[in-house]
Amino acid sequence: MQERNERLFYKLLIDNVEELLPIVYTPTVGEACQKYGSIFRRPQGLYISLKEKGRILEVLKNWPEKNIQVIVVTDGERILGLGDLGCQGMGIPVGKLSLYTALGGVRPSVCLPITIDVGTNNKKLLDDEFYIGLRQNRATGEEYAELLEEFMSAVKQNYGEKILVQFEDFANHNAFELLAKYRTTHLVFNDDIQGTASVVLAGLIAALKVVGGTLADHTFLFLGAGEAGTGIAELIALEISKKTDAPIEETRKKVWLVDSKGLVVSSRKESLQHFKQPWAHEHEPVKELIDAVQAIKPTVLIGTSGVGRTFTKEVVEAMASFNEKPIILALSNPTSQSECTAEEAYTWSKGRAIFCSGSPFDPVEYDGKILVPGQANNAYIFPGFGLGLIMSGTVRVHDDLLLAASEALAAQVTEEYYAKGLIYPPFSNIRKISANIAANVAAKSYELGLASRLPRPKDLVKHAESCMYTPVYRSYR
Ligand SMILES: NC(=O)C1=CN([C@@H]2O[C@H](COP(=O)(O)OP(=O)(O)OC[C@H]3O[C@@H](n4cnc5c(N)ncnc54)[C@H](OP(=O)(O)O)[C@@H]3O)[C@@H](O)[C@H]2O)C=CC1
Ligand SMILES: CC(=O)C(=O)O
Ligand SMILES: [Mg+2]
Repeated sequence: MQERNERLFYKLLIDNVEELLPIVYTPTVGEACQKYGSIFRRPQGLYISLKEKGRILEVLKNWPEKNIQVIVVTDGERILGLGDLGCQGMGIPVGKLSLYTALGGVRPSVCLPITIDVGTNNKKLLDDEFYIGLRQNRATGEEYAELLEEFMSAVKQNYGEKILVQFEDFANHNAFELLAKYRTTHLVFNDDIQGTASVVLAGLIAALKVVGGTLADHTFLFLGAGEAGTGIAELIALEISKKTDAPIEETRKKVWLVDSKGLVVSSRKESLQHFKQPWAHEHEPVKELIDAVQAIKPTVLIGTSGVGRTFTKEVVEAMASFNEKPIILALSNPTSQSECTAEEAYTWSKGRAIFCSGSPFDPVEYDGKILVPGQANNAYIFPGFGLGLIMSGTVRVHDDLLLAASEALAAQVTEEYYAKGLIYPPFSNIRKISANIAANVAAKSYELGLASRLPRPKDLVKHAESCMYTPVYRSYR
């Protein structure tokens, strides 16, 4: 339907967002990417291959729409928690941009999904006769960096300074570097590092109303110390630092991370990737998650490992043994990679957990009560965040804009939802939520002098709403 009748597709999606989100987005989009080659009919999005090095500007000019405002780009190396899917990762930029339109009201014609094809290290795909991408191992090092550099300059040359580029599902060995390299010269943000951080911080701010205390009173433990884990950790530390005036080096000590080798501790510092080093606190080595939970006694447990069923009964029971209301976020996608299910979290915590997951779970009946899990997914943030940047003509993404987005999302959680133990508002209200996020982001951008669209509209929520695309048929009479 998206290909045949775009307006009808968006009308249907907007009117039935809770029902259709799991199809357009996680978990179904993950399965679609895995099978992309064999279900491929007509191309969607723009592929830029290593073979087109030196001609990327020309390739961009092939796209029929000239007025592009937002690009979601991947190289397919870390698609959700499903690993390297090469060119078949195209489902992700396509799906994310469908949400830009349906959830954030960004006009579909100004959205451009791009997959950069530098090969794949997925042997199964390389051997698959229906694989649609380059049949070679991934380009790395200088060859990769040069291609990305050419891409980033071509994008700016073709679409101008204010084109928003959202990096999506790059592997962490490229993601952090790309963000650091281009955040000062381009309007870029990494959804997995920054969008995820913003959505989780919003949930935690809202959760304080249920569990009490301030963020600084809590202790956070992550399973997974990659893009999502360290991205969220850093934004939590930044928010605590801003609220308490304590230096960020101090507030980071409230946050602990476990990776595939165990707790990130100072004795491992020399061998740690740079993004883990700020989290290498003084502690004896701990190998297993359950031992880390027992040693750190977190109030909040966050799964960003990409590995399913890692929050075991023992882990959840331990969380419930020293927390009246343990906060448990199993963020890994798709559903198969979720660190635990909603049913497990509720049953093992005797119905006391505040539980959210990256991919949706149905409500669970426990002890005669219906418990409704939340969906902690960056889809709450990036559509409204992007709209805020675009409508204000923002030229660079500043961390304060992410905090502004978190505050706006948290403010949308009302008493009615707290009473049900929810820390996110329902997706059925997402266009209103996105307008509020866009307005708060734009307000902060004007305040910081990053917004170029002047004069500043007085009522930014109204302005955001007026900028939003609504799918209606034209009247020809
Ligand atoms: N809900 C949401 O909105 C979002 C969810 N995600 C999900 O988060 C997951 C991770 O993404 P991302 O952070 O980008 O991935 P990364 O590859 O950057 O990080 C994964 C981390 O998990 C660790 N890890 C892997 N296996 C284990 C294990 N068995 N035990 C402990 N730690 C382990 C890795 O350890 P090591 O470093 O030692 O290899 C690494 O630190 C994905 O499933 C993704 O779908 C991501 C973004 C948004
Ligand atoms: C949601 C998302 O961005 C991810 O799982 O990668
Ligand atoms: Mg992602």
